[in-house]
Amino acid sequence: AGVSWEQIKNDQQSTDNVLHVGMGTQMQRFSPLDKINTDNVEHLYPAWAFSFGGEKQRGQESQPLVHDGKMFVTGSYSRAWAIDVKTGEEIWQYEQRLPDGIMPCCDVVNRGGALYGDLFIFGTLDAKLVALDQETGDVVWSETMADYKEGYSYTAAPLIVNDMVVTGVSGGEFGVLGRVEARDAKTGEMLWSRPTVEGNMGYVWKDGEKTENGISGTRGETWPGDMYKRGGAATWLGGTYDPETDLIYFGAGNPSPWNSHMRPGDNLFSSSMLAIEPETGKIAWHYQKTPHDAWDYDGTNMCIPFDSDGEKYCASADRNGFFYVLDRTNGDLESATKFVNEVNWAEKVDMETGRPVETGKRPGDPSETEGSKGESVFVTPSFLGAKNWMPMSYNPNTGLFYVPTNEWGMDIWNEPITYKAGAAYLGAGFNIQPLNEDYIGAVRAIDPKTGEIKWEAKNNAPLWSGTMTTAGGLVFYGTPEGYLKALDAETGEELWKFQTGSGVVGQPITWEMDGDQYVSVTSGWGGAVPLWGGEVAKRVKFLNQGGSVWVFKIPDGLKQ
Ligand SMILES: O=C(O)c1cc(C(=O)O)c2c(n1)C(=O)C(=O)c1cc(C(=O)O)[nH]c1-2
Repeated sequence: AGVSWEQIKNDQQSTDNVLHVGMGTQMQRFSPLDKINTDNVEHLYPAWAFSFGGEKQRGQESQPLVHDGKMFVTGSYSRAWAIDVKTGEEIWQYEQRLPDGIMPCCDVVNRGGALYGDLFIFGTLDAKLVALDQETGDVVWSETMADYKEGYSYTAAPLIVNDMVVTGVSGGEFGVLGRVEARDAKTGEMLWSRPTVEGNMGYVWKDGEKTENGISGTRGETWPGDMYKRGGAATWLGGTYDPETDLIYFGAGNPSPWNSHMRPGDNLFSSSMLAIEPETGKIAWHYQKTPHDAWDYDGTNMCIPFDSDGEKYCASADRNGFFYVLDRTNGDLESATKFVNEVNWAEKVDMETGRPVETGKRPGDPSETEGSKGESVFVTPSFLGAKNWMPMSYNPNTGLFYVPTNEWGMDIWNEPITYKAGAAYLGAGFNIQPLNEDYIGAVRAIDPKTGEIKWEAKNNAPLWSGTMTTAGGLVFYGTPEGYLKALDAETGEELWKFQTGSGVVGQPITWEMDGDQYVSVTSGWGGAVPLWGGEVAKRVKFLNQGGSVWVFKIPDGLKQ
């Protein structure tokens, strides 16, 4: 049976499947299931585990999907599997034949696919979008999103909106042109393309005919010269869709190059949240979190829709250390509060202007110094962020967001750089430093009405897994040390943990089958930390690589 848009729209409410990344296009990662709860979660045991094989054991960041007796999960190196969800038996495997020369910045990861109709659609490290037959794994269509030789790749799970498949691009470290694009999910045919760097032309396609669809913002406003043409603002994390406002919310990443002295101006729409109209691909509003970003604070963290006191908001926990609450109908800033202890680049966000009040922690201009290295500064958070890609969750029962956070800083300096297609375009060097002996990570429960942190659960290694929360009063998340854990959503008390054998940097899900509630997560340490983590990477060098997906339930004999 094909997956319809109506079913996908209802994903958060429906408990017998997981049809969309984020457990619904709003991506609250909340399940109304309460069969597993604070009273019985201690009895959770593996139902089965599936290995991705002994080779290619790298970061497994995928969120599995469950539909019609099958689990669909992607793995590192652009691989995908369909697994019998009852038995754990493989149904099919797909592996993208990756060319030499792919350039993902931050490990060979993939964060999951999308179900639509009879298709399972996922993006690849060579910047293709591949649609597989759910039954057989055969390729139904395959479209090139962009040229991998110029540094483009894709790692995010696609977003389904009204029978369209909506994607971004990765490649912000290579001077790419960030954009959000919509295709016909059935055929892969292009519908519109919206650049996320101010000054670039958008396009729409009708009957295969490509026509101009207006410039994003105003050309020449916030970028010098023609730097807007390779301004980055990669949309590498994907976005959310809210049926209530009928808007797509997409973060746009760091401006290229990192060296901010080369690009005077605010550099819209880098490090910003954008609301995009799904029918037209036009930008409805934008809010820039880090104007003229000098620290790779990026801005791709999703805006998660939630309602409070009858108002429609969305919340974004940014790499820059601020937890933003925006009016999701118009982008007005409601609040911005620090959610990690150390944020030294800005004192606060000015509520009148919506802009950060900076403290003078911009790395020096290398063109003003002898040699080629500008003055280095110590900045918190580090560019890997107070929160990186790993998704937070929102529990409407507690009214709290559960945010995977990290405390760290960096030395950062600028260097001269010239653009060369397909080469790194940073103009910066860095070294990430831990700030505390005993922990880097912490799950924090944040009240979006006040910004207050209700509780925290610290973790030695940096957290790199998403959280999921349930009506059973639980918060699930993984640790690089290998555990999947369950906390009490009210208090943060640890109620359960299971060692999966490799770091958990995935996105937990839950569903119901034959009267039982199940929980699943992938296991396999990797992602940006071991590659770019500097002193922190050294601290966690002992962690195992891996590649598996785990499914848990409470065995019959232990049910209460
Ligand atoms: O600018 C980009 O295009 C881009 C892409 C990606 C990616 O696709 O994974 C990451 C980042 N930036 C990035 O800045 C970052 O910290 C990061 C961490 C990870 C990861 O999977 O662990 N990916 C990425």
